Amino acid sequence: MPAPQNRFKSRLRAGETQIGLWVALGDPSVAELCAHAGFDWLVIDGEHGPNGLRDLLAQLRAVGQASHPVVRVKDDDRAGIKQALDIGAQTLLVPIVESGEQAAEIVRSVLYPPKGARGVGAALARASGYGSIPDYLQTADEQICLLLQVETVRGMEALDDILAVEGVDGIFVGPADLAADMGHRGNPGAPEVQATIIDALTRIRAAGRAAGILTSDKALAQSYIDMGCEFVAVGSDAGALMGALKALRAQY
Ligand SMILES: O=C(O)C(=O)C[C@H](O)[C@@H](O)CO
Repeated sequence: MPAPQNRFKSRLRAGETQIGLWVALGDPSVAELCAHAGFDWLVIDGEHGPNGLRDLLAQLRAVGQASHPVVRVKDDDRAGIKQALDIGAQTLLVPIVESGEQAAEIVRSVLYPPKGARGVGAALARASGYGSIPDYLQTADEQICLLLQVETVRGMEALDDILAVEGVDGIFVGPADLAADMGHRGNPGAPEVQATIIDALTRIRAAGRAAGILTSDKALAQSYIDMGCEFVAVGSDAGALMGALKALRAQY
């Protein structure tokens, strides 16, 4: 029996647009609720969210098969990536990637030898059904979906080098961090930032990689979808909850 099929990855490869939600609150019940709301994918945010490894694990369990969990790891640390994979994350989002060399090392972190450097502990891990998936080690690599986040001026300058790295499935452009790094903190809609984002998304798709982004601006989200971006997050758990609660309160 092989590793579970990563349908999110096959849909990215087929060029389908998948609509996602950022899950930042770090709570399994919230993640479960978001999964049942019908989003194709959810980011379980280990970079900014209050999530340790066990929190990520609880949320992976809570999401189950109801949506596709994308685990955003804290950084590109090889040990952290290994643990995220071993608890069963098949799609990883790695923040702040700024060079081709860094991208190549991250690819090595998600693949078993001889192609990579992922440590072999999976026989005891959730990823292999605690050893009940006999062909896990032979088949895991091809079901891993690796998404890298480019979100700085330096990262943008290295975009072509990053895109040239084999094993990178998609690039997520981080609008908030990019805007800050370009001198437009809190204003990802600034024309200069948007021009850089559109140029990057276009180049990512032209290179045959999936392009992704996050925005809660409906018109902007639709424009990214219309240009064919493959994974578009359209809001967050915190934003949706706060918006709904404020609207409710305002009725009285
Ligand atoms: O730069 C970005 O935008 C991101 O990296 C996503 C944010 O971290 C997300 O938490 C929403 O602000």
